Amino acid sequence: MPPSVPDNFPSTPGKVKMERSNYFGRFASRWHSTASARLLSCSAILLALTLFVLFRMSLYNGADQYLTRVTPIPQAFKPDHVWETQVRQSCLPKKSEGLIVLVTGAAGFVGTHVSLALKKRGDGVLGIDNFNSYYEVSLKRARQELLEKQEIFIIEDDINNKELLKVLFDLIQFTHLMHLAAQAGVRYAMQNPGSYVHSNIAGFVTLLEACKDASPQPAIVWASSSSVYGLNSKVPFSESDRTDQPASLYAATKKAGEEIAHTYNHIYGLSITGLRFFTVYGPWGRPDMAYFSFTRDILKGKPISIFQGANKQDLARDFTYIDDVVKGCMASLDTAGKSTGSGGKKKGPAPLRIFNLGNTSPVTVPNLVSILEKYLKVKAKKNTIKMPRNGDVPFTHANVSLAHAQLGYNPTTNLDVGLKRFVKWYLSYHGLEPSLKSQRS
Ligand SMILES: O=C(O)[C@H]1O[C@H](OP(=O)(O)OP(=O)(O)OC[C@H]2O[C@@H](n3ccc(=O)[nH]c3=O)[C@H](O)[C@@H]2O)[C@H](O)[C@@H](O)[C@H]1O
Repeated sequence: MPPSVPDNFPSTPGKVKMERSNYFGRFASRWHSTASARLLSCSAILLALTLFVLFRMSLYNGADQYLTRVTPIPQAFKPDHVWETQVRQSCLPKKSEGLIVLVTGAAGFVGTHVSLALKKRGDGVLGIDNFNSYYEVSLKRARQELLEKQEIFIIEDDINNKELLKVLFDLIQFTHLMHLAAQAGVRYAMQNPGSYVHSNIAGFVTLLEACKDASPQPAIVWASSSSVYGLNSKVPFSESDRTDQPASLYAATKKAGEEIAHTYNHIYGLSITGLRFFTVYGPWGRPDMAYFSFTRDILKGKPISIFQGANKQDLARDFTYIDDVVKGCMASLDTAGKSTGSGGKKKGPAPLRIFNLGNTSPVTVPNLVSILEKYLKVKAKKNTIKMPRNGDVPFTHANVSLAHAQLGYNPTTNLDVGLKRFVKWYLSYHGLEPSLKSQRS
């Protein structure tokens, strides 16, 4: 049988394999001359095919495990009348000139607080959240209840669901997108890298695609992270400092988000503001964060691990109270400036901004623990251990002069005051101090 590909067809440009091919042909024809050799060849082909199929299956299962462990796969989307009514009502501003904001990650920590603040001042707010199981879903449900009481509807879906976003952006002319949905956590990135790519990169691009196609395009404010400063040792961290040395995959995906934002601003005229949050804490916070998990373990009498850096140096964070961050988010929305494009076409340059939202006064982790002990009235069982090599950085410290000048940002809550409010909420939320049950913070 003539070969389907000429013998001298190069496998890569500039390489001709004629000699090897002829040699192989002669060798093969000798093998095929006996019946036993034919049987052997068939078995070898079968074995190779089986191994190939098994290999592909293992690859598929591997990727699937990363995507489904915390992140439900988006389903096809079919709106109905009830859904449309809920969406429209939630988006209706209660004041003239009110914003219409789509908040992603609305059942998350910062998302809940920002949604409530927007609604309180009369803006229209619609949430979207996939309620993944990275931490207790019951806490996300409790936050959702808070929002529902204020007539804020949360669509339960994934930001990667293009069909849903298309329907939504056709239905509502959002003035702003407040994008807070993310796979958070610095250390978890080593266990589940795929979920960071899925939420922080693929999810962000899916949203930006929906925004750039919208007419008119909304302005976008989104959560970057102090972690982009990585191994930067110049303090305090300014927006113009280098951010090309991420210490974790989480940080790398946030940094990628900043570059992706630049692209969409440049090509499509989207107004985009990135906010570098510095270890945000407070009532309704995230149970995976140290202040929260320390509180839980101290109350249970369980030991806590306090990490130390090189030369037994205490680690420090510029812990930032939630109410200060919310003010920074609101000011960013109010000053965002318009996107200039529509339907995927840029009409002119649009704002591209990045701001630090920190507290400007770092506190060491042992000091954080002392404050918790004071308000919990319980002594912690402390194990001081060397910082694991899992993406942590030794300290963070924000310079917020840019946010102060352009947003009027001025953090006013120190860690002592903020943790006092957190502990009060924590005890109330867990029914440990019944008299406080009705209070929110
Ligand atoms: O600003 C951000 O961009 C990030 O802030 C937050 O990350 P981090 O600053 O690392 O906060 P967090 O985990 O509370 O650890 C606090 C300190 O406790 C130390 N730490 C932690 C755990 C432990 O068991 N022991 C310990 O000493 C630990 O070494 C650290 O020194 C968000 O989680 C992240 O999503 C992102 O938003």
